[in-house]
Amino acid sequence: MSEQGRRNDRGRERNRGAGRRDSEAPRRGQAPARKFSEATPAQRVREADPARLVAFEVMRAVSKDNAYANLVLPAKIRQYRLDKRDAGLATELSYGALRAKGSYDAIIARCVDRALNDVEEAILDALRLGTHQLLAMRIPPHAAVNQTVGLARAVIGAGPASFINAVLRKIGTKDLAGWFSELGEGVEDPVKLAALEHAHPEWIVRALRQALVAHGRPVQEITALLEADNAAPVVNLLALPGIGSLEEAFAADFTSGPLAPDSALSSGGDPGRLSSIREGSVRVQDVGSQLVARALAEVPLASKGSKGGERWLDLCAGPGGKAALLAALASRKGARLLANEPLEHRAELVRKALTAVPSESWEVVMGDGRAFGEEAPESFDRIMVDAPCSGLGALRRRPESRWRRTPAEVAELSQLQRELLGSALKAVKPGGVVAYVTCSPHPAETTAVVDDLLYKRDDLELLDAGAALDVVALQGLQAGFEGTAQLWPHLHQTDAMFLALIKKKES
Ligand SMILES: C[S@@+](CC[C@H](N)C(=O)[O-])C[C@H]1O[C@@H](n2cnc3c(N)ncnc32)[C@H](O)[C@@H]1O
Repeated sequence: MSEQGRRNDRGRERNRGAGRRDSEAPRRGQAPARKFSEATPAQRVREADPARLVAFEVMRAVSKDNAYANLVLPAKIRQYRLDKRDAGLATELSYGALRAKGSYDAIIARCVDRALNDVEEAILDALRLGTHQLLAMRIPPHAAVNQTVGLARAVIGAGPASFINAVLRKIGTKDLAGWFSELGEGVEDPVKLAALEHAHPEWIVRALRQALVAHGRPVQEITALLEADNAAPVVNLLALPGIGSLEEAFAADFTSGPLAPDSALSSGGDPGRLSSIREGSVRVQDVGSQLVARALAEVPLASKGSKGGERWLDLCAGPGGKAALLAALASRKGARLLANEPLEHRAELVRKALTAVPSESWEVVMGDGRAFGEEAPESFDRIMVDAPCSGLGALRRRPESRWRRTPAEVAELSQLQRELLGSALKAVKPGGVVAYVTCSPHPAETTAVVDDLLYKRDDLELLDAGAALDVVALQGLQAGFEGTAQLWPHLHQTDAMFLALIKKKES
């Protein structure tokens, strides 16, 4: 056995006990027997660095309560009154460790003497936090280890803290590249290697590769795409056309958005401090979302608008991002938007999103979009189907989501997507247009849904979605391929929005 191997074994001996579940401890996924937060919040703050404490609590909420980091983090930052610097550190720590969970777990697994399933989840979360500091941040190794151990002592206990100390010291013996080369030894499959090095589940890497090819992109772009998923997204703003102004945003640190009209962007800063955001006349919205909504609003129609102007429908409207833009555009064109959302709390969000738009231009209803076609056949000139989807195009914004999603969900969603699109195509007037949109580039949710439908029907025509996007964008996007369009984080710095524009032929 090599000296390194002997050293590791001695380390394993030392590690035995502290992090191990005893027979009464729950399995992973069950409520932990140890109440790791027995100390009062004030005690915990005294003993642990506040930014790391916030990051740890965010990670615990994600692992234990299935929470969303982007919702928990701002609340925790407020609760612990973190200043700007600590808030930034807490964000980097929690988002970074959550995003890279799969890769960090593979590294941690090499440094503990048992299956990761047998390590208490709170201990694992602390190890992931420490690993991120050691391998991906410019924090001196002794500080990364000491701060994590201090945190663990304050919130989990002395025994686990010494276990964490020993494991982190082993992890710190190599840098990230060193770990990847050890873990990747003998692995030939490029998908497995990309999954490890860019911290994505393998099935998602496969799906993204297929998606690139399905949209005429070279498969080699996968590296840039995976890297873009791991980068912090810029904040995009939209001034509702004819309603909002970006003056205030420009006076802060926002700059004019290069791709979409009435848009602004910033890589830092808190948009919540702008009064125009609080009033709702300016909204935080990904530029890809803005562009697909505008493309539907501007595409020429052959349908005859009703007497009171065109009727527009947003079939899946919650929480109301696209509905707000569509309603503002409808208001300028003398059209009217019906926004549908089946879930009460999300329908309420849609109403809130629409408050800045004159109320005669919109109405919110609650219903199952699948029933719309039967209930209101041939009634609408333009319909947005922004279907529930896996969200694989918005991984930048939700650090934990890639590890939660499953291929089975995609199959389930694609059935719902087909039904919603089918219903919309019944509800659209002859000559009218349906926009089918997902914030996922997964072929099972995008091209397969559209192709299957077009194959079966001869009363439908696929319009050129790439050209429609170029009409509304401020510069050529080159997003179209064989009729549909796909935006990409690595090319357009937007979420990976898919757009198909389907016209119902006039009989
Ligand atoms: C991708 S989100 C829409 C995002 C929205 N268009 C926006 O820009 O803010 C999909 C929405 O569809 C809703 N939904 C789920 N099942 C539905 C159904 N059967 N009919 C209509 N909407 C549904 C979800 O509740 C969710 O709010």
